[in-house]
Amino acid sequence: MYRLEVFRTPKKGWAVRSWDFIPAGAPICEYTGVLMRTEDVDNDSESDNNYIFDIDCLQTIRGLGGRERRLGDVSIPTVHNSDRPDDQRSESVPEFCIDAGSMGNIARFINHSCEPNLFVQCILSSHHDVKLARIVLFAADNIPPLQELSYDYAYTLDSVCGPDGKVKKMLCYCGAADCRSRLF
Ligand SMILES: C[S@@+](CC[C@H](N)C(=O)[O-])C[C@H]1O[C@@H](n2cnc3c(N)ncnc32)[C@H](O)[C@@H]1O
Repeated sequence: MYRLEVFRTPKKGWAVRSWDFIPAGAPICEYTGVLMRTEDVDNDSESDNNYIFDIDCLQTIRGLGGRERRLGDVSIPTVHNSDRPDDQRSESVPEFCIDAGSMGNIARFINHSCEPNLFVQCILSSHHDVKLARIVLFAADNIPPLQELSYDYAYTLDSVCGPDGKVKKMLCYCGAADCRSRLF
């Protein structure tokens, strides 16, 4: 495994980098935390939790985690919404999420980038329920030592609301040339 370090950034809080070279395709770490129903997190008006990972395998398969751009000419099978059962349509809110707010591992400190060097994969190891998949981050590139690790959080802009029901916005400081300016 790679020697990962948490370090402080000027504008994004904590971040993660590796002391070792990481080859493209290598598994980095699993995103661990408390498995929660998304509705329970959304209804918790007190929380301003920055460590929620929605388990959305369909989004991952479609490559919104940053992988599609990198695979470029490799074809990814398209799954049409109308072919899916209701509970698997992409517009539906993921039923479960991983809450790393109170408990988790180093993955909770990995920041978003619009030009990430990691991608997300849903892993089914002991069952076949995509709603409860495990989330693992892999290297999308050869990553030199001490380069910040990042993945695409893949928020839809204006999709996040505060306890008052108003749309919340968060500026993105990833520094990529094609930065989308906001996380959400
Ligand atoms: C999962 S945490 C990542 C670790 C976090 N930086 C920390 O200090 O604990 C997600 C939060 O980190 C910050 N963050 C992550 N990526 C960012 C980015 N590209 N630009 C600005 N803030 C970012 C935001 O506050 C976001 O809600």
